[in-house]
Amino acid sequence: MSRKIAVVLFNLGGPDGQESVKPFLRNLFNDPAIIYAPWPIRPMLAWLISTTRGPKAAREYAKMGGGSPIVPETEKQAAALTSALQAALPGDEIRCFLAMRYWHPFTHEAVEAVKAWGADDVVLLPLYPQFSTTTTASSLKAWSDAGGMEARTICCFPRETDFIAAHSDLIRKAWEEAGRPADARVLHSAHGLPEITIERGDPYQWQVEETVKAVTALLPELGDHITCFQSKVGPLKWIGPSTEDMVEEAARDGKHIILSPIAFVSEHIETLVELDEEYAELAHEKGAAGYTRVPALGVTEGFVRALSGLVVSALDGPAGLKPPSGVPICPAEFGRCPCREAGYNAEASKDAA
Ligand SMILES: C=CC1=C(C)c2cc3[nH]c(cc4nc(cc5[nH]c(cc1n2)c(C)c5CCC(=O)O)C(CCC(=O)O)=C4C)c(C)c3C=C
Ligand SMILES: [Fe+2]
Ligand SMILES: [Fe+2]
Repeated sequence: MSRKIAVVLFNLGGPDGQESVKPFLRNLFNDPAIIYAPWPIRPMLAWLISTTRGPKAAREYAKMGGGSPIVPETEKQAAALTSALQAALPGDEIRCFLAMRYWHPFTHEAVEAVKAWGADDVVLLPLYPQFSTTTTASSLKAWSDAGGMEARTICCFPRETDFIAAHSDLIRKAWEEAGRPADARVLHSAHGLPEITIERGDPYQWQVEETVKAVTALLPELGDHITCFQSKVGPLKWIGPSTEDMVEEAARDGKHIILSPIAFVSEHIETLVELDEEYAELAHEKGAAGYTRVPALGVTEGFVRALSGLVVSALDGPAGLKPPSGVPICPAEFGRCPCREAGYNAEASKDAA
């Protein structure tokens, strides 16, 4: 019998115009997964940070036409995934819904849309390959808080085969198109996090390193790889090394920089402004032999295959898991989570920090 299957794509979201930059930032900094301060301090901080950061952020969004491309880019991924799933599950009716965390279409809007459609089965698919309390867990909690129905939930996929191959193919292609420079250094740049988030047991950094290990294993022709972290915000100490420092170091070492975004699956402000403008300029200024930016995964065939495979295997797995709220690490009930397979231990990560 034909099923109506809803696939919910979670992402961070972004302002859709200049006037929404400040309220978007305010929503972001008012998330207890991002700022660990109690009420009413957190909303006050959120107001303060969004007010002070707003003008600079607005100027950066202005460079991209006023707002963020994250929704249109995610819509393209939703369309490609729908086609792939229709081919994989003929006879079933598939619809993808966008659920953004800090701006429209908000997660609560997605809950209403999925309910109105009358789905028989729901798969929650965070577009974050590496689990973090600040991203995946925050989105799943928003789903629960909005009265989201029980669903099959994909926790994380830092080592998924097609995802890893898609990344390494893009890096190889970028290197080839740059003329196969012999002095290349690949900087795998992920969004950073405050150190305190990792100390509290967040597996994100560990999972980013797992992704990089798997990607580099497929690139024997490129021997020089570094994992680094970008987009630091605020006064806290963030995990490192920073992408900025690694760009400078690679330039000093006379390298041709191949910069690959490793935790962003589509183009948006952090890739189009930070990587394409700020770090490209820095590399040039510091005399790097070259600077080549690897595109984000977007709708590359391998990545869409990875997403479709994840959804199909979630549909084969146990139904009706209630998304957890406020989980410190990948939740145990998601039995296939690599954290569990590898025996990742939040306590051990605290010791190592
Ligand atoms: C892996 C993905 C991401 C993690 C982890 C993450 C953590 C995190 N982010 C901030 C603060 C900001 N992030 C901003 C933009 C932004 N962040 C991600 C992804 C992750 N964030 C994406 C995809 C985007 C782009 C959205 C877009 O509009 O295109 C911003 C806004 C831009 C800016 O002002 O710099 C902020 C602020 C924190 C504090 C944090 C972890 C604690
Ligand atoms: Fe961010
Ligand atoms: Fe997980």
